[in-house]
Amino acid sequence: MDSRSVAHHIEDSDHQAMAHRLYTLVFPLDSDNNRVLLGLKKRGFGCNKFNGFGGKVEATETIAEGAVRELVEESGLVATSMQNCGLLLFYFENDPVAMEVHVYLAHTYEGTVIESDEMRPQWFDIHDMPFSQMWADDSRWWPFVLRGEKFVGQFWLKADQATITREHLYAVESLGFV
Ligand SMILES: Nc1ncnc2c1[nH]c(=O)n2[C@H]1C[C@H](O)[C@@H](COP(=O)(O)OP(=O)(O)OP(=O)(O)O)O1
Repeated sequence: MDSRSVAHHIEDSDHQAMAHRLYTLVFPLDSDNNRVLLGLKKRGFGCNKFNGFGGKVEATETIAEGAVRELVEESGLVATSMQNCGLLLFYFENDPVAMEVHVYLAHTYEGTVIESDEMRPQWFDIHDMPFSQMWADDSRWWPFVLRGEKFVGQFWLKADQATITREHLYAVESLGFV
């Protein structure tokens, strides 16, 4: 088990026994204009979907460091303040590895938005998200972000990696789990 994983705090013993691969997902906010920066994924997993910016956490970094690094790599922005707002756990049919995604809001950042090899950035109104072009779970938990609530979501998916067969989504006071 990756010592940086926090999933065991909320999972039952069967799910705790699974390997967990850690990911980050960062949403830069422009609060003055009620906008959020999304990126259209240009390759690989989630190709042609809009999402926040993120990816796998490397072995040598903390989760927050991974979040900052992926945001720079994929959008050009350097986060100067970030808030951990959610934890997402994905369990895929016939896959022994769970995805553990740490979701952040970037409230302030420096730099210029650039298109990367992986992502084409675009600003969206926070109340008018392109959910038909996003992962199916996003429309479920985005309302927690709008309400300023921290959340935990567990999603069970078919092997197509898109069809949700079961979900458990709820607000939490803290994501510190200590
Ligand atoms: N279902 C769902 N909802 C919301 N967000 C996500 C998903 N599935 C996901 O994979 N994601 C997020 C989590 C990560 O931010 C990315 C996936 O990261 P990925 O592009 O595979 O990781 P990288 O490390 O950038 O990949 P490569 O550099 O190896 O291409 O999507």
